[in-house]
Amino acid sequence: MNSVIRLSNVSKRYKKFLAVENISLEIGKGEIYGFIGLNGSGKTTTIKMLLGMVHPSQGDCYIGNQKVGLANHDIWRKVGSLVETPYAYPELTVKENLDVFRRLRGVLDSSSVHQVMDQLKLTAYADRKAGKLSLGNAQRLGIAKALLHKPEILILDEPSNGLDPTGIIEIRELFQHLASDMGVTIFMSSHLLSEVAKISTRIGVIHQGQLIKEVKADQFKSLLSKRLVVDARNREKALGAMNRAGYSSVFNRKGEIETTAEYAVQHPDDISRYLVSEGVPPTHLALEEEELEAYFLRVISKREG
Ligand SMILES: Nc1ncnc2c1ncn2[C@@H]1O[C@H](COP(=O)(O)OP(=O)(O)OP(=O)(O)O)[C@@H](O)[C@H]1O
Repeated sequence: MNSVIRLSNVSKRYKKFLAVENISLEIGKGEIYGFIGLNGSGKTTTIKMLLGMVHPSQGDCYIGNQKVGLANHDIWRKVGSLVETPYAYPELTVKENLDVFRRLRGVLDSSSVHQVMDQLKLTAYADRKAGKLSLGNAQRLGIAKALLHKPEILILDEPSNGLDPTGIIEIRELFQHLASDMGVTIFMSSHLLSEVAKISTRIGVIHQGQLIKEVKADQFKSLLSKRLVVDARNREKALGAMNRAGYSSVFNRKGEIETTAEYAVQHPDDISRYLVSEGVPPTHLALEEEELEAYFLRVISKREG
């Protein structure tokens, strides 16, 4: 892979505590890489190392072919970033904040401020002081700052923090447009797997400082376990019939009958016919897919088990 972002055996130790342990990953042009992990798993530390804000105890980070470090300052021209709560001058308006940032970034075209306010739906708040913004709009301002100089690479720590459901969808569509239509490479962290799964081309799971799994978008579906959920007027009898036939079943929290038996999952029609023949016709029969969050917890607990 001709990588745009690369981490090579990167670790970070804070005194005796190993916050990030030997992470290696590569991200190609136009990819959206979702970096997912529980609170305290090492996401922010990894992102800070990638952005040169924290020095790795071991290993190196690369943007393009250039090593992240004090010597290679020009790499930041092509990178937009958002880390933790975005900082803005509270007494300046949204427009003024973006204009200060535009000058700092050396962007000559002053219309870029209006463009980015439009992209982030901030135009209505252009004259509002940044200190008076809602959490969601402060986050939009942070993302606007990251996008202002039209970077080829976006490195974002929890970009959907504070956004309402509409905001999450808008930002998701914006990132998808940037990646698919403009070839922007995006590395974004989140603790919400379901959110990241909707947008990422690849997901990396970080747990206790280690990258424990990487999954491509087209593999997500096949990794999720499936179960057949059956209900009947006589639940006890239906459960007995299922187990007698070798489809190991249990009652779920709603009192329905649930099985992950492979044949049952693959042939629900046969199960329906079988239950009818046993005198317990199903009143409900559905194939359900594991929630992504549950999958995530399963991956983690397998590691710990
Ligand atoms: N400067 C520091 N000194 C000591 N320990 C630190 C420091 N920064 C982070 N840590 C610890 O390193 C671990 C990883 O923290 P990090 O902020 O990278 O996690 P995270 O996955 O981003 O979590 P969150 O989702 O809560 O932001 C945590 O246990 C944290 O307490």
